[in-house]
Amino acid sequence: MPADYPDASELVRVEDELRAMPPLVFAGEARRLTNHLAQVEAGNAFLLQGGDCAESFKEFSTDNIRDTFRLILQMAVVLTFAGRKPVVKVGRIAGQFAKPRSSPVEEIGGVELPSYRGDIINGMAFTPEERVPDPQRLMKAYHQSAATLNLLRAFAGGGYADLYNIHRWTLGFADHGAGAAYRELAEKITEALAFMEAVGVTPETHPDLSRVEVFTSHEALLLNLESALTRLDGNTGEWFDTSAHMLWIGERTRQLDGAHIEFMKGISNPIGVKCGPTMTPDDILPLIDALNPNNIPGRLTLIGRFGHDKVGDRLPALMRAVKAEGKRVIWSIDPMHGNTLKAANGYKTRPFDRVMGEVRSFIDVAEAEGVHPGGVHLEMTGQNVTECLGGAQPVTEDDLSSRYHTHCDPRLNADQALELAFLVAERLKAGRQAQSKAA
Ligand SMILES: O=C[C@H](O)[C@H](O)COP(=O)(O)O
Ligand SMILES: C=C(OP(=O)(O)O)C(=O)O
Ligand SMILES: [Mn+2]
Repeated sequence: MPADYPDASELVRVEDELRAMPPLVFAGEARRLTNHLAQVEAGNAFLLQGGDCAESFKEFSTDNIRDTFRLILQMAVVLTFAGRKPVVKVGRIAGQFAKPRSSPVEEIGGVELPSYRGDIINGMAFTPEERVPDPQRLMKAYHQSAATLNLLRAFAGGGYADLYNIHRWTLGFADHGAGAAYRELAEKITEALAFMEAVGVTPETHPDLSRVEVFTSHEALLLNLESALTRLDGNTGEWFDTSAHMLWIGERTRQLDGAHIEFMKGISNPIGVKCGPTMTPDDILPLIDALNPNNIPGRLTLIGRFGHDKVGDRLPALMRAVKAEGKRVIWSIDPMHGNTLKAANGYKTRPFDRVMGEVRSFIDVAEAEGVHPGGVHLEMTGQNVTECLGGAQPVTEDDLSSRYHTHCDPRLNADQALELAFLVAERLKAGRQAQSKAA
C-alpha cells in the first residue's frame, strides 16, 4: 500500500532528485554476487544474510555498522571452518529501511494513529506529526545508505577484515558459551595462518587473507524508490536496481500478478522471495518461472519463514516440487519471522530455542530431500541487545525492557547469533563428513 503523502508534488520532486543521484552499487558487483550465489546453488558455498529488521536514523553510527560487520565476519569464519566451503556474506544493511506492517494503524490507550512504516517513510514516536509520511526521509535514507556502504567497503578492503586480526574481533564477547568457542576457533586459525606463512602463503602472496567481500540487500518494498535507482547497464543492456546488490520480495507482496513481482522481473540483480506457511507448490512454481525464466543459477533464493512448528510440515512438499521441476534455486531459511510473539509485558519478541528449532528442522528437511541447505537469513545486531528471549546467557522476559532498541522486529544479539552460527556449523560439518564417507 503506497504511503499517504500530504504533498504529492514534493514526493515527485524527491523521486526526480533520486533519479539523478549516483548508483549505490554497480551492475558488475551485482553480477559478481549472482556468480557467488551460483556456487551456493551448486552446493559449493553457503549464504549468510543478516542485519537489522529496520535500519533507523537514530541508531546510525560507526560503532553499530562496525559491530554488525564484525559479527558477520565472525559467523562466516565459524561457518567456513566447519563447512570447508566459502561463505557468501550479504548484509541486511545500507538500505533496509521500509517496513510492511500487518495493520495500517496502531492503537494505544484509545488513540489511533497510522502505523510506523520505517524511518524512510514516517517517524516511530507515537504522535500524529511523526506518523505523517515525509518525502524528505527518502533522501535522508539514500544518504545514510551511501555513508554506510562507504564504511562497509572501507572495513572490507582496508585491513579491518584481515584474518590476522581474528583475535581482535572477539572483543565484547562473553568468556563462556559461543564467545569461548569462538576464541578457541580463532586460536586454531591463527596457528593455521602461522603454518601457512612458514610455507610461503602470506597476505602479500594471497591478498584475500586480508580482505573480504560483503554485499548489501534489503526488501524491495518501495517501488518508487527502487525504480528511481534502477539504471541501464550500458555494457549488457540489462537493468540493475542499484540501491543494493540483492533485493528480496516480502511475504506480503509476493502475489504473482502484483507490482512487486513485475518490478523484480525487470531487474537483473540476484533476488530473493520470502516463502511463508501458506505457500503451496502451485504458488511457488509459477513464481519461479516468472522470476527466473531462464533458470539461471544464483539469480533466485527462496527464503523460507514458516515458524518452528510449521516448517517440518510445509517445506518438504515445496522442496520436492521445485527439485522435481529442475529449478535451479537456493534454499535459505529465515527463522525469525515465523516465530514472533508478544511477551506478557507487551514486548514483541522471539524465543531463541524456536529460532534454533526452525533452523534445525530446515536442515533436517533439506537433507531428507537431498537439497543443499544453502543459507540463513537473520535479523541480528552486533550490539548486546535484549530483544529475543533465551540463549546461552538467557534473556528473560524481565530483561526485555533493558536494551530493547529495535525499531521494528526483535533481533538476535551478537552472542545469540554466534551461537546459531555454531549450530549451523556443526550440521554443515556432519553433512560434509557423511558425504565424504559415502564417496
Ligand atoms: O519485518 C517484518 C515486518 O515488517 C514486521 O514483522 C511486521 O510487524 P507487525 O506485524 O508488527 O506489523
Ligand atoms: C518483512 C520481512 O519479512 P517477511 O516479509 O518474511 O514478513 C523482513 O524480512 O523484514
Ligand atoms: Mn522483520
